[in-house]
Amino acid sequence: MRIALFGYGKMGKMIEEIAQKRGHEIVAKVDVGAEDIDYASMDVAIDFSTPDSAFENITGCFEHGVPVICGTTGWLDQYNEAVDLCNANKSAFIYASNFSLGVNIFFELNAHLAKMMSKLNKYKVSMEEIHHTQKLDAPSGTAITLAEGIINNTAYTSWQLEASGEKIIPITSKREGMVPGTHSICYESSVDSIEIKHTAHNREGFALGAVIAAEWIQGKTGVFSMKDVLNLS
Ligand SMILES: NC(=O)C1=CN([C@@H]2O[C@H](COP(=O)(O)OP(=O)(O)OC[C@H]3O[C@@H](n4cnc5c(N)ncnc54)[C@H](OP(=O)(O)O)[C@@H]3O)[C@@H](O)[C@H]2O)C=CC1
Ligand SMILES: O=C(O)C1=N[C@H](C(=O)O)C[C@H](O)C1
Repeated sequence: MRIALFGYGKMGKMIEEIAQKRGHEIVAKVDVGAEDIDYASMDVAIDFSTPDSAFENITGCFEHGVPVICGTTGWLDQYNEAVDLCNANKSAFIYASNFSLGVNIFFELNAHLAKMMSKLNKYKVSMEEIHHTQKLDAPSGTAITLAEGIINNTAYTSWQLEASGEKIIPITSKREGMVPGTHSICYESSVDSIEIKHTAHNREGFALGAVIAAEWIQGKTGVFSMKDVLNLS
């Protein structure tokens, strides 16, 4: 498979390593200020760039019929527009706030736990995410997906950074050293607490998931998710 990397930072470099080990070719590394992008050379584009550049990168690919795997977070106010452009151009698209298998299992666990908790009505939920100090967005995309999983299964209606309120999920974002990504969800009652936590030890899991998604999307048209790729539920 001929892969173009949009964003050649920490994730772009890790994806290159894993893709090459799986026998793929990196045909382009598109970083800031790139000109004359050769879309015809690509079977798929993998975008791990920045919140400000992802939308333009993605939609440029759609206009040239190149399928896109996007892991960039912090641009989702334009997600619906990207979906429309993908469909209009009969291209293919997967966005995931987190491509690791472990986190996608954690998403399922989170939704199941939320469902059980909503029946008890005795616990208050809160969330914490910890990432490296270079991260541009807060809360993390993964924390937002986790919050949506809780909102879809309970009486909670929204999330907010450092908030309090009856139906608001409070999220605490910490930025420390080189932390690749840690997410925990805590349910607290007057008598006990229950916590679930995912800790990434490095970036390999994110990168492998993105390459597997790129392999999976070949020959497909439409908008998909990691649930489709991993066949988890
Ligand atoms: N979904 C997932 O599983 C994961 C998602 N992420 C997300 O992926 C994104 C990238 O993360 P990471 O690799 O750690 O970040 P980095 O900052 O290490 O890399 C981002 C790269 O994008 C480049 N860039 C800037 N502007 C453009 C542009 N217009 N077009 C293409 N590239 C550009 C940057 O260049 P320069 O430095 O010169 O500005 C940099 O090289 C983040 O949004 C992060 O949250 C991260 C890990 C996992
Ligand atoms: O910026 C990162 O590093 C990460 N970003 C993603 C997010 O915002 O959830 C995924 C992972 O946690 C690492």
